[in-house]
Amino acid sequence: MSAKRRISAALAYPLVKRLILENLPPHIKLYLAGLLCTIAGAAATSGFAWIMRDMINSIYIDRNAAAVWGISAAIIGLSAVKGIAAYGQTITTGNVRRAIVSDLQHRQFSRLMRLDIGHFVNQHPAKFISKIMFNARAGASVIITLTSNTASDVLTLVGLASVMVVQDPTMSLVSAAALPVIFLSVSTITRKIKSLARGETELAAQVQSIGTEAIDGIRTIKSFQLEDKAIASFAKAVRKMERRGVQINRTSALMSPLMETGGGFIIGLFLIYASWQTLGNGKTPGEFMAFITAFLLAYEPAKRLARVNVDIQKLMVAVEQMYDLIDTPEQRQLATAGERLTGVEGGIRFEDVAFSYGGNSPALHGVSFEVRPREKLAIVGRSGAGKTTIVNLILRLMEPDRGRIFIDDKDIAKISLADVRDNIALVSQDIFLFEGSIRDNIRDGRPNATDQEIDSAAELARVTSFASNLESGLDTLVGPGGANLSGGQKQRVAIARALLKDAPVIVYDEATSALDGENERAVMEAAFDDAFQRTVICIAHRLSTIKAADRILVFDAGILADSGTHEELARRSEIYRSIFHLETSAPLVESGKKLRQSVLR
Ligand SMILES: Nc1ncnc2c1ncn2[C@@H]1O[C@H](COP(=O)(O)OP(=O)(O)OP(=O)(O)O)[C@@H](O)[C@H]1O
Repeated sequence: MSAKRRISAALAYPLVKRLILENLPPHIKLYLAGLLCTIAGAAATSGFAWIMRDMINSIYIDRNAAAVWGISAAIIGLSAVKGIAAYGQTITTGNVRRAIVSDLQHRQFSRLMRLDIGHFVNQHPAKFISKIMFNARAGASVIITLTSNTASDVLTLVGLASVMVVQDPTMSLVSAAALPVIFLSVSTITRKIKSLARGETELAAQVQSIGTEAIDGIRTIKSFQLEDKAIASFAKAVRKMERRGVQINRTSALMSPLMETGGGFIIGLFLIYASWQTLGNGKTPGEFMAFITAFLLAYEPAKRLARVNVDIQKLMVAVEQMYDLIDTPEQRQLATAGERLTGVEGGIRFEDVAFSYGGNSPALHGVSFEVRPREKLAIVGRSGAGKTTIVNLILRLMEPDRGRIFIDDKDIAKISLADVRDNIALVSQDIFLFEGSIRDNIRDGRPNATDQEIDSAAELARVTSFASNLESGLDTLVGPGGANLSGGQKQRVAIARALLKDAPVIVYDEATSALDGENERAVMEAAFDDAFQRTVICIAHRLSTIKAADRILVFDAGILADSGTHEELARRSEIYRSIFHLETSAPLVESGKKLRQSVLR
């Protein structure tokens, strides 16, 4: 999170105000019910202190046994009110808190989903989720602490202070004089805690991401016997967080000696004063007891109020991070803003496109090429050559640093994001399936597709060939993230989803890497068939797929090194030959289309 967005204590107030005003009103009825309980509870607590005077005076001075019945009844009544009020407050506050937490989690996740893909680069997914969960809870705690717990403490304190003032104004003034000293010391502690708390959420997110990473990679870890390394790096992160927690705890614990000594000092002072007043100035023991009861009852809420700022400051660090996310603008252009794209033929053109992920070397250096409508194009290159970056740019997942990209003759930077993505179907390297049935996942390609259309996409992508052996066919559940399917089966479902989308351009980014030869041939045959009236851009490593393309682009270290048919490239491109380990003298006779038929059949 950027340093300039870190807010000072002075700026925390508008953020607190925003937090409360944005999140409390939707739950105002429940909140007000809770507030009523709070008022009742505070009144009952003050009533206790008040009743002390009559109780002591009736028993010890007036020796009036009959009055005790009334006082006992009042105590039972006040206790019942206090208990019922506490019950009501716990229920209402708990419900408001939970509702706010889920609102804030929802808001953060919605914004995250709409952010430019650049925000996800070099970040572990678990970090985002951990922060979203933690920050939402922190936001709700700030709201509840300030509007409910603190309100309850303030009301109780006001009630008890009134009892104290009525009983003994002079001593009330003496007690009040100690307050500034306590608050001053508390604010020093608060500042220290805030600076410590800054790193705490970051450390918690780190623990989460190291843990998730290890679980994700459990097969690799086991096969390389790296369990000890994984455990050590998790333990290191956990220890770091523990140390930070200990520091925070030690600092905030300083509050207790401060408050206890301050409180003890006032009680001691009061005892001296009270004995002098009772013995010399005719004050009744009842008045003395009422004051001391009010003081002792006020002590806990006062202690909580003194440290409320400490707690709030700790939580505000997370709230700042939450608003950093919520306030991050959505992808540079709103999904629906921009020119509309209609009747797309499916031509793609790159003009001098450069892009860098921010590292030392750009991923693409001024690349230009054109794909004709309905052309079947393959892109090849060594690992890291920039092939996936091309796909990301076509889909406008990222914006080029320089140059322009056109669909037909329209600059995609000016077209609405929704229209760009409506016209391109992607089968990505990393297959993503939602938990649900195979059919549901295919339907995501085009939600209004008929069952018949889904069946034919499944047939073309060779999903039917494995699904028909499953008990529930296409209605078989794929499990979380598609965990019930094999890598190749997942790829086939993803291909069916892309085919169903029926977009004029379809992009396969290593989409058949997990398929066996027979299934790959069948899937690519369908894609490269001239009858398949789509522009096809295919990043592949298998020569059989590549040979069948109309044209092949060869990328090397972010540069378009060559382009042509398989025969042309095999004859003249050193890079192409080296990628596929081709001999210069290899017989290169067939044309692309003939090859397509012979290779694929
Ligand atoms: N998220 C990222 N953050 C930083 N650099 C990246 C990121 N993704 C890719 N790169 C860099 O950009 C360059 C091009 O990457 P790209 O993924 O486009 O290559 P590729 O040709 O698709 O590779 P592969 O065949 O291995 O998938 C590489 O040097 C890579 O290190």
